[in-house]
Amino acid sequence: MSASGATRTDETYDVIVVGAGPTGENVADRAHAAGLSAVIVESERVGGECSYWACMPSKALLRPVTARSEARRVPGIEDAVAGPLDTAAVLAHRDAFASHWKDDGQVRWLESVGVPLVRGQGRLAGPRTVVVDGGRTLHARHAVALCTGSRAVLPPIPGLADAAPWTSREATSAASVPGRLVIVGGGVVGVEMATAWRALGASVTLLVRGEGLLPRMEPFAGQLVAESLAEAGVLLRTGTGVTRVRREAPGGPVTVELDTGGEIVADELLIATGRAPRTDDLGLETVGLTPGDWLTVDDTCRVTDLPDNDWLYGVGDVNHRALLTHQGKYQARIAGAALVARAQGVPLLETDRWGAHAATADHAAVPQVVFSDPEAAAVGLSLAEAERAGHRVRAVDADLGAVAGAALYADGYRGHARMVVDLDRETVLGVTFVGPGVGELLHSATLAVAAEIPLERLWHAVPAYPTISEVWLRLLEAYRG
Ligand SMILES: Cc1cc2nc3c(=O)[nH]c(=O)nc-3n(C[C@H](O)[C@H](O)[C@H](O)COP(=O)(O)OP(=O)(O)OC[C@H]3O[C@@H](n4cnc5c(N)ncnc54)[C@H](O)[C@@H]3O)c2cc1C
Ligand SMILES: NC(=O)c1ccc[n+]([C@@H]2O[C@H](COP(=O)([O-])OP(=O)(O)OC[C@H]3O[C@@H](n4cnc5c(N)ncnc54)[C@H](O)[C@@H]3O)[C@@H](O)[C@H]2O)c1
Repeated sequence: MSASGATRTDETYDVIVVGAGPTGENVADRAHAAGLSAVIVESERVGGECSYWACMPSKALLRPVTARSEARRVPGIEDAVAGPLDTAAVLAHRDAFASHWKDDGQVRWLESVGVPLVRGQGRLAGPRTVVVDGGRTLHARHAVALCTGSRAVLPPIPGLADAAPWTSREATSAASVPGRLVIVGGGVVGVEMATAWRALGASVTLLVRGEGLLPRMEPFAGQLVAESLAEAGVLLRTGTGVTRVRREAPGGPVTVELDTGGEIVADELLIATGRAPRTDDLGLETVGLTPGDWLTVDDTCRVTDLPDNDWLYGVGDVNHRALLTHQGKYQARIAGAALVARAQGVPLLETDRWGAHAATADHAAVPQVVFSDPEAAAVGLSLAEAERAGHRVRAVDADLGAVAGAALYADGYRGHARMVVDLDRETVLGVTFVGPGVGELLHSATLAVAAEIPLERLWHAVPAYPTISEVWLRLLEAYRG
């Protein structure tokens, strides 16, 4: 027994994974599938943020919203969907997609792939060693993969921490619709949650300190989404920050003071201003790293700030390369292959651009869909990003509403597309679509960008008529003139 009374056991595995979100699950699976022994440590629920407070519940809230909105613009069925959403049914659907916040299903999956689970907070205790809740000690022969993800940031606004604000966790799991909701932040979480809760009946005010929404995308994406949110009744206030917050009594109204003067009173306040790494209580100091920092990694996801590091990896949100589930899982496949190859003594890894052991897509081809109404979907570089990176580029644009497939999809379809072309290589560096249903169009663009398909070959990739994909033809025609 240890001094604290916990039973001490020492166990050795080839690979220790800390954090059983989508990323950690995939690293462990890759290592185990390659014949290494792997163990995974999880302090909350197997499945991570994505399954319980992020992708799954948010998309389950949003799907009825976009489905109704689109159906309302299809002649012949608009009357059938004229009524309000069935709030109880939407929330129940959300609860089911969050597995009722129970991780039994994901635990069964771990069991089925043969990876043991250790529940508790994992902390490094020197090189290749992880201690779980101060008791069980795990040693790694080859690698420790930190896959601990991120949490919502609360900005240092006076009174905020005491005012019980919502973060993305409460916004995706709330059991009832707030009467009045103020949202701070015009990024992805702010936009998606404004879309969902407004459609469910909340009175929503969206406060954005910059000039527009979705600032990481092409400007037209945020503009179209902003117009649509305004039409849905969301009060959007740009150029507006928050100076102070107060909630006099628990459960009572919250008052939000604005830097433009005046204040807003609401029932709930959602802070959607970005993420911080979950590295503050991870024992990073025991190996010479700084608690609370994002982990800096190379393209194999091996931590770079550690001298002579041949064992520590940072995969998924925690490395801040691309805070998306699919990118975390992609990194897990790449890092998994790299750590297996190193464990097997493979002398040279394929770390060149697009090599089997290099997460190249993190730099060149990250796809993202914002599930707003309309959807915004982008991959690769925006025009501004491509120019900043020094590429010689040309952007071509197309009106999605003018495509026959889009006109059939919904009456009065509004949407836009942009393709950013590398003029030196005549390949596509980035594509952005905004419009109903464009999320399912995005992978065509991801293929074009990641495969660096020459435009002269894309000309032979014929989109079926009459689909929204014909926008590719319009973009190529606009480029060729
Ligand atoms: C509201 C919202 C909606 C989103 N929607 C989408 C979307 O539609 N599509 C998309 O691609 N991405 C989406 N994201 C982003 C996505 O949720 C993250 O990119 C993804 O969850 C990252 O996966 P991860 O495994 O790296 O980390 P996480 O999912 O955060 O998992 C990390 C796990 O590690 C555990 N952990 C942390 N510290 C320790 C420790 N010391 N010991 C043991 N365990 C520990 C945590 O409990 C957690 O289970 C969304 C995010 C938010 C906030
Ligand atoms: N559909 C999806 O793919 C999806 C959905 C939700 C979240 N996510 C991921 O989750 C991550 C977090 O999303 P997010 O919306 O919290 O972050 P974000 O970085 O997308 O947006 C945060 C916004 O808040 C603003 N902001 C920052 N500090 C502020 C302050 N003090 N006051 C006012 N505004 C402030 C920023 O300028 C930015 O526009 C994103 O990186 C995103 O990739 C993805």
